[in-house]
Amino acid sequence: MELEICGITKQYKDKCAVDQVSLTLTPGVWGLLGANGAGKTTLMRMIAGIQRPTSGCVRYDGIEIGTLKEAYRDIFGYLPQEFGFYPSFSIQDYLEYIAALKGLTKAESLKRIQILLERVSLSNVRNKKISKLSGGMKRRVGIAQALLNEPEVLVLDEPTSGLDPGERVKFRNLLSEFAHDRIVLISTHIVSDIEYIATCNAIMKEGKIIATGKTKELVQMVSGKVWSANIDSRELEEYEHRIPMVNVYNEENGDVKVRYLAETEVIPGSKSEEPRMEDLYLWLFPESGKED
Ligand SMILES: Nc1ncnc2c1ncn2[C@@H]1O[C@H](COP(=O)(O)OP(=O)(O)OP(=O)(O)O)[C@@H](O)[C@H]1O
Repeated sequence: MELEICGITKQYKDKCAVDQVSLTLTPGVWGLLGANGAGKTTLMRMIAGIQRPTSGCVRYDGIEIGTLKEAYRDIFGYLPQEFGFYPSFSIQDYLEYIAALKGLTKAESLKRIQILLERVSLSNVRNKKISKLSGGMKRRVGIAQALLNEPEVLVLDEPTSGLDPGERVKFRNLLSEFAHDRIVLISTHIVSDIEYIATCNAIMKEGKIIATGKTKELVQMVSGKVWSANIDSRELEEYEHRIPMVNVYNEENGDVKVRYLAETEVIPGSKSEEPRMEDLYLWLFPESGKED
């Protein structure tokens, strides 16, 4: 099983949103990490076959997805970033409707909906109207609909936005199990969503994939550049102007413990730290989190 993205480009007038991306996805969880505007959604929409590339193509097991037509729809699951619900439908009715569109029989769909609603903790509210659900609940309905046909390829565009920490953990576990012998691609800028479950990551910046690899391999890019130190709270502002801070923690004694990025030690007495994905993200996207 292989999803091959072959030199794909999407040009919007003068903006090249995706620039000659090539990537071969094999079974497992793939994290697609990038700052806002990196091109993740555009790339995913082309993988979903919703948007045509300006050039390049996507192949599933060697066959172009455009040629596969319905056969691709049958093995594909997608959760878009902006999800169109039918607000007057109940959760149950909505999932039955989507299951019918995906070609499941009534018996199959009822069985599958039961399992999925339990997995996303919505079985008790299955008869609630979608218009009455919270953002996190709607997101969980979206995740359930993407999994209805047990897709071989599952593409989730920022699936955890709006989920609380407990829901995020559940979601990660659900995906880890599901990804066994399936291809799951998750776009996010929330590093913790994929740090521990991604078999492989692809990092996207300005329309290009700038790095791919396992979390352990990728974080080596910032090996020796991650430091921690204790400073006086009065020094914080000055250091924040000089160096990118990954974490700032107020100690009980009034000191501040900081984790920062730098080629060499900046704060005297700093300790070198094991790099994590969040460090790499901030190293590659120093502008993220800053106001426009
Ligand atoms: N229909 C469009 N017409 C013109 N430009 C577009 C269009 N859609 C996206 N873009 C631009 O293409 C670039 C990539 O957008 P895209 O939504 O794919 O990025 P993203 O990584 O998904 O961002 P985010 O994390 O904010 O969703 C952005 O600069 C965006 O403004």
